[in-house]
Amino acid sequence: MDSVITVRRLRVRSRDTTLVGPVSFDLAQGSTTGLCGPSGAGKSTVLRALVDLLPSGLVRDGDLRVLDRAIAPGRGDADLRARVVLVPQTPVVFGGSILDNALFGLRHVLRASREVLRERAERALREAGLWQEVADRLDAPAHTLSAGQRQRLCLARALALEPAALLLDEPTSALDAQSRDTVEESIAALHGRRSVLLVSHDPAQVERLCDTTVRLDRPAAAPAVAVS
Ligand SMILES: Nc1ncnc2c1ncn2[C@@H]1O[C@H](COP(=O)(O)OP(=O)(O)OP(=O)(O)O)[C@@H](O)[C@H]1O
Repeated sequence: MDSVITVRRLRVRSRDTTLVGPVSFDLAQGSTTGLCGPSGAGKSTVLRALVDLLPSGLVRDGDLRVLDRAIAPGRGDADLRARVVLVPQTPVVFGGSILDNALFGLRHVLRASREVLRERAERALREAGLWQEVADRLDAPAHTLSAGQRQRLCLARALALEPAALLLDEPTSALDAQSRDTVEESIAALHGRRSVLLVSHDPAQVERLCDTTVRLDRPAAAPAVAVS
């Protein structure tokens, strides 16, 4: 299976301290890959490194390739961010309508008519499993949505970009069990069609959703390898 993201001996450092890694893994096309490990092992930092959005003061080394293109660190690579999209742990919903929120991001990379943009939004909302619930109120303020719907709206916003890879950082950790189930259903439906790297603390969730797991340990421990 082709690799969408290839990571080799990736480390993130702050001055002389290694905070994360080294870690090596592949995100295969169509795979849902779990990124697991203890608190502080660096799961969120790895996701940020993959979109070249590390906090200032942190640097990465090692090799990162996206669709077989080498990504140099710290270049603020806009093309990379349209291809590899990070959905943060806490849903970020902007002022404005549900439709505006779904299109935020896409509007910056695609100059197209309202009709084309709306079609892309509808497709993304369907893919995120939210369409049925919002089709008749796309112009309603996005803040009227529930927490689980907001998370799926963020998923739709990312999917509207038609990314090569989707990075999900603990997408259900802030949700109740019912909302978690609906978000999980949406993620499960992406399997085989999208390439997803999923950070999760929950081994049962990884078992339910992922076909492969990468374990990340704190830097003093052995390098991480794909285990299944
Ligand atoms: N901006 C920063 N400056 C310095 N150190 C940082 C910064 N951000 C994160 N770290 C450190 O990097 C390490 C990895 O943090 P990270 O949040 O990525 O871990 P995590 O595995 O996602 O943890 P959790 O499961 O608790 O969310 C930690 O030691 C953390 O203290």
